[in-house]
Amino acid sequence: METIESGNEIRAAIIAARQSGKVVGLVPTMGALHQGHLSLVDAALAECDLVAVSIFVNPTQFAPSEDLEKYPRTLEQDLSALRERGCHLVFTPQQSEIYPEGHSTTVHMEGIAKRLEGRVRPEHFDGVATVVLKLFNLMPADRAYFGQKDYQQALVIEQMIGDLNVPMELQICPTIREPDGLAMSSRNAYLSEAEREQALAIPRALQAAETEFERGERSAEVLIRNMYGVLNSAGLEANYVSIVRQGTLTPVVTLDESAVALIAAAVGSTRLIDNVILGTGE
Ligand SMILES: Nc1ncnc2c1ncn2[C@@H]1O[C@H](COP(=O)(O)OP(=O)(O)OP(=O)(O)O)[C@@H](O)[C@H]1O
Ligand SMILES: CC(C)(CO)[C@@H](O)C(=O)[O-]
Ligand code: BAL
Repeated sequence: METIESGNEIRAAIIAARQSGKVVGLVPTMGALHQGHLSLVDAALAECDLVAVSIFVNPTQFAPSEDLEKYPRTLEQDLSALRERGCHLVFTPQQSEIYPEGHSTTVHMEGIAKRLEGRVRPEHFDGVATVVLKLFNLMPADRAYFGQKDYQQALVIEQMIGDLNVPMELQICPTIREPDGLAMSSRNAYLSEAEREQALAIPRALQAAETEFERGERSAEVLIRNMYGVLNSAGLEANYVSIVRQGTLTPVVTLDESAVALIAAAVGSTRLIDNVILGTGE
């Protein structure tokens, strides 16, 4: 496995691999890798000849009040996990490589980027789209792998790819969970033991919605009320509990076709997100 800090070098390595006939897969991450990230690497390894992972904690997607400074950074462990998995290339740029002195061009998105997470984190998806486009330009792979855990992020990237004619195929992989159901997330590392227990109300609420849906409940209002109930009884404050159409993220009243239920909630000072598809389409 080769670790590269230079944008020009990583681009040259990926172009050379593609010119030699290899299919290249890309997994963008912010590091602090867990089994969720590694499942994306596995998916890429299963479908591609060469797999490249980027590790970059992107400052432009964090609001000044958010956790950029304390975001977990575990580079040595990340590299050994990737090496063990069979990853080929790792891009670990310095900030100046991605945002050189004087940079002034960014991607701005409306539409789905302004819903749900976009209401709570108004600048977030512009930062994500900007860095992801940069990573796609520096790492011109055939396919990029993202997780369903960040459902809206995957849709935002899909929209950006279409709008800006980016030659990249998107693969969205299932959410990997801890044995007790909590979605794996780098931010789980912030949770105290008690908060870790409290956080379980998030997957429990989603699971309850899934069960009620499978038993025939089709009212979004009822499902949402019950999800709030599960969260509130665990003492969690939700940023939002929503049931929306897949793809467009527009609110659903009656679940006549497949939809997605999403939760964002604060567990102490840690903000977690999770979702589940209701119906077909997962
Ligand atoms: N539990 C998971 N299952 C599948 N994919 C995941 C999971 N967690 C993260 N990913 C995916 O890994 C990629 C990198 O995500 P990121 O580095 O932000 O990790 P994260 O654990 O989501 O961190 P954070 O705590 O910041 O949300 C994204 O495409 C994300 O959707
Ligand atoms: C896609 C991403 C790597 C962009 O910084 C980040 O938002 C993430 O890890 O999900
Ligand atoms: N996984 C999304 C990255 C973020 O919350 O900033």
